[in-house]
Amino acid sequence: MMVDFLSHPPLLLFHLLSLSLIACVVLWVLKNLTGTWATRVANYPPGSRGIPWIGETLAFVAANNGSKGFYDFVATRHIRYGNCFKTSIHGETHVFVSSIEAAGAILNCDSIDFSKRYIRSIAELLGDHSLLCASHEQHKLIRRRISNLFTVDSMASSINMFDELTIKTLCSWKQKGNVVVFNEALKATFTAICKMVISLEEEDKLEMLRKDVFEARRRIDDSLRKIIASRRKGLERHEDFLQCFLVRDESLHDDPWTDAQILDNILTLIIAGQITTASAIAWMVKYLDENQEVQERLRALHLDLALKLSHFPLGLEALNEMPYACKIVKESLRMATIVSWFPRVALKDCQIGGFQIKKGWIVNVDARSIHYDPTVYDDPIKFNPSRFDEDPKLYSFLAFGTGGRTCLGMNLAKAMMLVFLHRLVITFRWKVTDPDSSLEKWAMFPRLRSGCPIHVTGVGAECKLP
Ligand code: HEM
Repeated sequence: MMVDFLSHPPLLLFHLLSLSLIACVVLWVLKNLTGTWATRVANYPPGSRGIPWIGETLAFVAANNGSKGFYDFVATRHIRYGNCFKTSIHGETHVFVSSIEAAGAILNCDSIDFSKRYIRSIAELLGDHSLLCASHEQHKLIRRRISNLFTVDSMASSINMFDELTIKTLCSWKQKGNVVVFNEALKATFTAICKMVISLEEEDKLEMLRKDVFEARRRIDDSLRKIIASRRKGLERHEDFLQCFLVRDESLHDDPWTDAQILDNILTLIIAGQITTASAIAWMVKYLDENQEVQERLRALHLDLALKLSHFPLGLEALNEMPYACKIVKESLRMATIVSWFPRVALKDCQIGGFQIKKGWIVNVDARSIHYDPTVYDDPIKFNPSRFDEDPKLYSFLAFGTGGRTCLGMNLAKAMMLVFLHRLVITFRWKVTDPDSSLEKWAMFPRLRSGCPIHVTGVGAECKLP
């Protein structure tokens, strides 16, 4: 018997819905089958595309919410699929690669096959003129302009200034006894970078800026614009980055920067430098607590060095006397891998590590996997600064990236870590009071949720305030 659907609208609707559902399922199965077939034929990287439209976004979000941090999402897939795999997050195809050859190839050919990928929220925070978000040509100009400012002289005065700041910080620890390293280091790195870039010294203004950095771009714009205006009128003059941004850089033959360009790049330097360095310091303190023999060896070396160093505050030449501390800094950066992966967009179809990559895919160089690869680093989970007695293999140490996007603050960050380490070991012994290694949820960089709380006891050397 034929059913007259037209005379039964609910029945018609039911059948139409059922048919659409079946069609969706068939299409999905076909798409996956052809996808798998295409993957085999074209040799795309292995990996799951997850469920239709959503991909593996939910698993990525869950990892961000978990105690092991967002990297856990990558780590589990790295174990499952190997050195190159693909996934789909927020509607985009992401490929993760973790061989040193692929890292070198991708990071050294910025603009030819790959270009830097930035996250929209970062662009909103830093602004379109930021070095991190500018187009390739613009990036080259901005980068040269900023890198010209990291001179030997500016580094030397920044080290002096950071030493004074560190001593002040550590002196305050004497009264407190218990401190959270990340919070203390964040204040110190933020203050140092603000002094270097805009000569901001007043505690209340620094505190206000620090609170606004991630939350109130409008308020930050207002305060920075006031500072820029006062400099343009000649009401103030300082030896800092801002003063250099205000004049034309003769060596580059480019136009003087607008207020917007100056503002976005000042903010970029402040944001790129403070949390990264503060997290690295907190991890280093934790690793040294877990490795007492390394800590004691370092302390012995540095108590001797402190007797020899007649000049105060510490300068560039003093840092050259700290080879073992340098290795501790490197080993801490390897193990912490503050920037876990570096995203790039494929500008055309290409091959990476024998796999086919399609134009538009986001290829992430997985620095953390490289840092923990047992074929690259012997016993990688062991904190062993002496592994850096020899230079690491090319592209195997990626704490600051490599190629045209290498960290501009690399030497400054290493210097701040060294100064902090020197003053810390000659002033205190410490005990981490909360050994929990859980990571902060949704943090931009992997950092300890506890912030690394410690209890300090003096080792006898006196804190000298300038
Ligand atoms: C331990 C601390 C730090 C770590 C681990 C670190 C790591 C990195 C890494 C891995 C990159 C390259 C990302 C990529 O290729 O996609 C980078 C870029 C950058 N870093 Fe750092 N950084 C640190 C401290 C600093 C400091 C102190 C400053 C400045 C005050 C700074 C300024 C920058 C800038 C401006 C860039 C962008 C360079 C460009 O795109 O041309 N960083 N950083």
